[in-house]
Amino acid sequence: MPRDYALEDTRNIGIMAHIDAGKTTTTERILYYSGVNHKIGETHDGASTMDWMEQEQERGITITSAATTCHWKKLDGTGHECRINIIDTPGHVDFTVEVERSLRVLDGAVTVLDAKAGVEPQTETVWRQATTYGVPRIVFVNKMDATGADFIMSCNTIIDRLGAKSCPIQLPIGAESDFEGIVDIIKRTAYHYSGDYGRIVTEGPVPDDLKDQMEEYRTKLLEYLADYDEDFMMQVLEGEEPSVEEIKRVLRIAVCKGDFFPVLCGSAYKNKGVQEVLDAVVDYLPSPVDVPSINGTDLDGNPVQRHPSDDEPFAALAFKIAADPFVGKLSFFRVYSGTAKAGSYVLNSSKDKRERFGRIVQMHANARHEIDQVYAGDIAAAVGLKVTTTGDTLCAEDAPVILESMEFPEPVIEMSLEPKTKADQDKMGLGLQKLAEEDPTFKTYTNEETGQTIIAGVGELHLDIIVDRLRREFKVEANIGKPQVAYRETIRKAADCEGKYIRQSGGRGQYGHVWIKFEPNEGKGFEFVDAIVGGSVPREYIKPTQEGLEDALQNGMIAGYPVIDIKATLFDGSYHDVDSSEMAYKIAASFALREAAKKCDPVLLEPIMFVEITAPSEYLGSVMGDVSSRRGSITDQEERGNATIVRAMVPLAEMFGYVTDLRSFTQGRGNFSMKFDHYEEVPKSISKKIIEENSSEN
Ligand SMILES: Nc1nc2c(ncn2[C@@H]2O[C@H](COP(=O)(O)OP(=O)(O)OP(=O)(O)O)[C@@H](O)[C@H]2O)c(=O)[nH]1
Repeated sequence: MPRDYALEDTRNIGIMAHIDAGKTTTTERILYYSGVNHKIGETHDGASTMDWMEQEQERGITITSAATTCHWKKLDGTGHECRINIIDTPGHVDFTVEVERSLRVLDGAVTVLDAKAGVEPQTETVWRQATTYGVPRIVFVNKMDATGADFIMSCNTIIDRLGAKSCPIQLPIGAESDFEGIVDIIKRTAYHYSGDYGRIVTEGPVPDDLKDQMEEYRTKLLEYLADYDEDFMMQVLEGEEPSVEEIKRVLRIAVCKGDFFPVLCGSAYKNKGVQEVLDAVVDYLPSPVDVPSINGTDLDGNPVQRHPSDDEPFAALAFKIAADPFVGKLSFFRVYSGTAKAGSYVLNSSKDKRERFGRIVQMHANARHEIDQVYAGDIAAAVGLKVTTTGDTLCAEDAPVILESMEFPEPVIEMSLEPKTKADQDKMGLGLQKLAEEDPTFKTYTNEETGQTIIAGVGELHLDIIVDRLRREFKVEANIGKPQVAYRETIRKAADCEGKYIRQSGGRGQYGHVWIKFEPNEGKGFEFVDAIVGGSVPREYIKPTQEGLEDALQNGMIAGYPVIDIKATLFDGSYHDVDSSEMAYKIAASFALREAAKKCDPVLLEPIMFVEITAPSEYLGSVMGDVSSRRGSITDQEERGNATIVRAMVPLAEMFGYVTDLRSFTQGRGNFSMKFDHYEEVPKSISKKIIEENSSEN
């Protein structure tokens, strides 16, 4: 079956913004104008289409990246349509992993700015992530109708705060309540909007008072573009007027290189300018064939590349697992090469398991369209995958490849959860398991000593939302503990430790006996080495010894936190013909670890966060003083207009409630983002206190 849309006519884009800049409203207008939606849902009356999860509507923030498909005509005279897949990305710092995982599968993005504020701190974080992933962008300055809207100020913040090469390609006609239309700098024309939700766009003459400004920015634009094409440069230098098509051609080159960022303006809410954003997506953002081919490895680890073509073997990346209230589990994936049919088998090469594409669906906000086949460049969701989790590669069984996977931040904050009733307990286990499947940064386990269920995530809001979803989607009522730092433990010294579990008092006894050498294994996690010679520990008890040790490591050596970065070499032991059992060796291994707690100088590790604080320069002194009082160390600082950015490493334990404190000493003008960087030893005086508290609790 031939494909409906040429690969060149496909766009996989994200819409990225600071919270509240208007990403949801813009996305909904896009869906409306492109004919998918027939009724516009406002985010503030809770009827939004993209934010279909209940608590998202209540909170007014978008936390999942649903992929939505729509279509838009091309303006190149061919009469062709483009298929646009939109990945909704969240704006909150706690969910940067969601942003990152969508960036991984996008070819281009629209950055939405609030015309009142221009580039905001969170825009910077997301912008830098997009730069890291090499995602080309166009910028939409939204809210031109709002009081305080200033287009040129906003454009300047792109240059000043992001250091990006950028130039407006539109100008607003009027601003704030007088905002009435848009000037197209390239075409030297003006757009006005009428009909339902501004559906009808009419072109007209550029108002006289904007002509000079239009020419000024047009000249600037041409100067910028001259760098990207020699012929074009000659034309500009010789004072020749390039045609509109020429300008658009070179602008496309500049944008696709990820080097130049044209700026558009409008008001999603007042229905102005969104159609032109769609035109620009089609005109300037790359199709899957305009971006570099994806790298991966074959099963022997040799580098392999997959090119965007239907003729290559199938290769796709699962980037999001979502629980769908109607069809069950949906696994969103991006196809990099080849095709696959619904009902066919593929290989999950990351897990070395076969999977069946039961049904394949494309999402139009919360509606699903079943499709028979996916092609290179497509974004779709599969129903019925069993083992696939976020970041896994799905590929043709006869051409295995593992695509570059994504990195996920450590879950560094923990909270205990206690189900209110027995019925809640059963539902809770199931709910937590489902949520963990969806979200690679969410972990859950049972604290063996207290029997409590612990949930761990990347931030306070992250866990908040998990608890909320448990309540709403899985109807689980639970008491929650205070958020706590997810400490870890490790050892500083090597030692040989003996573990002996022998019970022989009539009848069949227990006999397990091991000698294990424990050593620090910095940055390398847990490693188990079997160095038994001569059968002093029989073969069948080696695995149980390892398992016993792994279990014991989860429960810590000094304060009940998981032990990391430790190497254990099983080198000796003994056995008894009748009394030895798997269980006895498991226990013996845990006893050996107990001895290590005495001999190997165990220490407590704490997560250190990379924190980036932006505040007006007059508060620099207070910001730095405050960072030091939180045991933080400043790594660097940078002036950005009249604001200063301070970067620092700060223990997570000192960052609880930081939002409130920062706001209060900067009169609400400071902002920050943070992410896990590494573990470091907790200073002795503090670790003593934590160990005492934990042992008094148990
Ligand atoms: N005046 C004005 N308000 C707008 C415009 N676009 C969006 N808003 C309002 O700004 C608020 C935030 O808009 P959203 O579309 O929810 O913003 P968002 O970026 O999706 O926000 P999050 O989902 O929280 O990240 C809502 O109250 C919108 O009605 C606009 O063009 N003009």
